[in-house]
Amino acid sequence: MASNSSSKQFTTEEVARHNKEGDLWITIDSKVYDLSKFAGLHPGGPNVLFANSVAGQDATEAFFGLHRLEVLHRPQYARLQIGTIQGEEPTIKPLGPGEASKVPYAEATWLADGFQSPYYTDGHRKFQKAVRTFFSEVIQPAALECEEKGKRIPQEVVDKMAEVNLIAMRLGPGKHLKGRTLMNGIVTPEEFDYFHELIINTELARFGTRGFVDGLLNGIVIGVPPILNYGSPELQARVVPDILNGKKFLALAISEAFAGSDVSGLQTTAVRDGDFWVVTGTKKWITNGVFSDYFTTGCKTETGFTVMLIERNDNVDTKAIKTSYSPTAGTAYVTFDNVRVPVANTLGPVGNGMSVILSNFNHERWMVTATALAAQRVVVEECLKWATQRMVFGKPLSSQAVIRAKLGLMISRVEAAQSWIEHITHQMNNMTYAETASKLAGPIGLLKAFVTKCGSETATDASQVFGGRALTVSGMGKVIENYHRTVMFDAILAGAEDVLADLGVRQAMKKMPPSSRL
Ligand code: HEM
Repeated sequence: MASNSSSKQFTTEEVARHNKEGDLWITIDSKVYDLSKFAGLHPGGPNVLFANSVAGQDATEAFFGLHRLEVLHRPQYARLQIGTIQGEEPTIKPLGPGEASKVPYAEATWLADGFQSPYYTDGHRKFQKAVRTFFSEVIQPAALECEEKGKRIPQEVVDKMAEVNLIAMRLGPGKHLKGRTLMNGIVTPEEFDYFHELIINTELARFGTRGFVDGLLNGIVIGVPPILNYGSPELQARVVPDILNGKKFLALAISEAFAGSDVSGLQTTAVRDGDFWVVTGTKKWITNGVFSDYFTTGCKTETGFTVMLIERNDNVDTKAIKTSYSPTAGTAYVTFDNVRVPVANTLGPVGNGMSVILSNFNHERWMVTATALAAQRVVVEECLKWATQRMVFGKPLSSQAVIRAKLGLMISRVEAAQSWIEHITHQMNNMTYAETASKLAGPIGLLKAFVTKCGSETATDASQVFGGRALTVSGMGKVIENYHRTVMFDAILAGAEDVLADLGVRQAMKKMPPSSRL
């Protein structure tokens, strides 16, 4: 990053002499930058750099009131550094790969110094470090680029994910992990539990790139379980390995313009013709659909709702839908035009597809809740940093009680949700599938509704804290802008907030003991 010349030492008096157009130095965090040529190219204009308080001076405070630290680490700007101030050491550093943030509440408390947790073992801690390192080295650069440019996840990133079996791990614990080496052997398939998966879901949502969270093969996470649970052994052997090894992509295709969560209103129809189904209809809001090879599809059949695996062919057409998050998610409108699907691709009982779809809802909702919460925690960290470094009327923003009040609420919301999701994750680890289905559908629905409601409140509060900066796609408030723009995806996908809160209450009502009276 710093060139040889950056090891030169200067006195503050020496720096102060370079204070005019054509000969302009400044100091940021004890690092001396030569901006003589750059001033004319500075995106904020040259004049601001010639101000008396900036030219030849320590401009640390002014700089961090206007730019993110990452600006100084971009290669084209890092090379402007020519040395350091004699006898001083830089104090501001980005996190190293795998490192946990020391900003209070920036990490779940199990990662904070001195805090205990009943849930996580040393194995989970090692796993978390390895996953964070992998994500910061391999995924983060792709996440930032894809989010901005709207490109799908690059194949080389998918290949690296497949190498450590990250795609398979995202489906949770289970027999699909058998024989696989997970994260270079840090955890065995038998040890892998829902806390490991929670760690992955947390790490993948930390870049302020909501579209990419779904672009990171969420279609597979929600669409492959029906094949694993209901597909014939032959079908599984034919399609699952390629998917988990990153060679093929899959989307879950249930919702339609005619009917979202109201499955009975679906109009995509499959009609039997010998050993084939002939499928005609359309699907809308299909995450990853643009680049998927397979579609786990809900169809109306003579005796009810049936789920089947449809392979892309000339009669399957996908068109990108413009949404308010990045096209990197590959959200599609899918058209099936007399597509011939082998009857052997049927998933579960004909006419009872509802049970096939329902079987994966808890896991999907828990996953979305985990990523939604992780993104919300990043917002808390951004706000704490900004409130500390932003100076207003000569004092940090955090000296305003109204700002502290917002921070208090934001922190409370993520901490409450964290405890709740860890508690539910612990139940998932210890309950049978049947117990999970009967006991956790309600709590997971309520938890998701709670987290997304909190998310909307935090998005509003964070925007107030950042002001106009929360409205621009790049620069200081870019994470807040992305979060505020996309927070409703968490509130709608995998079950709308109000519907899930209601589900939680209805489940509770079903379990009211007849013996109870006030
Ligand atoms: C090494 C020194 C500097 C570099 C490399 C640099 C680079 C940049 C870049 C890349 C931007 C575009 C916005 C962003 O990406 O955040 C920007 C904007 C800006 N810069 Fe600098 N800058 C430097 C120093 C300064 C200093 C010392 C000031 C002091 C006043 C300043 C004032 C501004 C202003 C006012 C903007 C516009 C901010 C906005 O639109 O919100 N810059 N700078």
